Amino acid sequence: MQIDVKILDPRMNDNLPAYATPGSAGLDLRACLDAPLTLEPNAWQLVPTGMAIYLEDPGFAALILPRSGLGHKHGIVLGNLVGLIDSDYQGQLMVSAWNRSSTAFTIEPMERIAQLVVVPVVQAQFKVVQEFPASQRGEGGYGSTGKA
Ligand SMILES: O=c1ccn([C@H]2C[C@H](O)[C@@H](COP(=O)(O)OP(=O)(O)OP(=O)(O)O)O2)c(=O)[nH]1
Ligand SMILES: [Mg+2]
Repeated sequence: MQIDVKILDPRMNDNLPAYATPGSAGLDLRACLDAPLTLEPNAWQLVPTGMAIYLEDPGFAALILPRSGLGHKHGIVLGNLVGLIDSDYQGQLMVSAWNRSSTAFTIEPMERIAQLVVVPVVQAQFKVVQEFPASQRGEGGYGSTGKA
């Protein structure tokens, strides 16, 4: 599938996100910073990516997710946990970088800090009813099926 992209930072001309392997789901987003950004423990900052996308089709959205290496080894995850990019959003993709660790971490300019995944979306309509048809689970949840 093709997506319209606007390059907002000239450094992105040679650095457009690409799938790292044929089976990759995520496109790495870069920190378009002018200078290194140090995130103290529990600090978070909105980081520009230097690019905007326009999905256009409401049957798609994009998710911004942490990179596992940064998240697991350095505690750099997302201030909003997951970023949801609407199909009609045309502004710059922004990454809320949150240092959830107890050690300061410095993000270098153009470092790959998060990843974008394009996903299909179904827009549902609500239909108000008084009763649902019976299901096997019913209202059970929160461990109702047991542990083993
Ligand atoms: O990590 C993110 C999350 C969102 N966005 C952009 C794209 C998205 O379409 C828009 C709005 O996001 P969302 O709906 O999650 O935020 P909101 O707080 O509900 O704002 P709004 O009232 O603008 O919808 O902000 C980003 O660039 N990065
Ligand atoms: Mg919203």
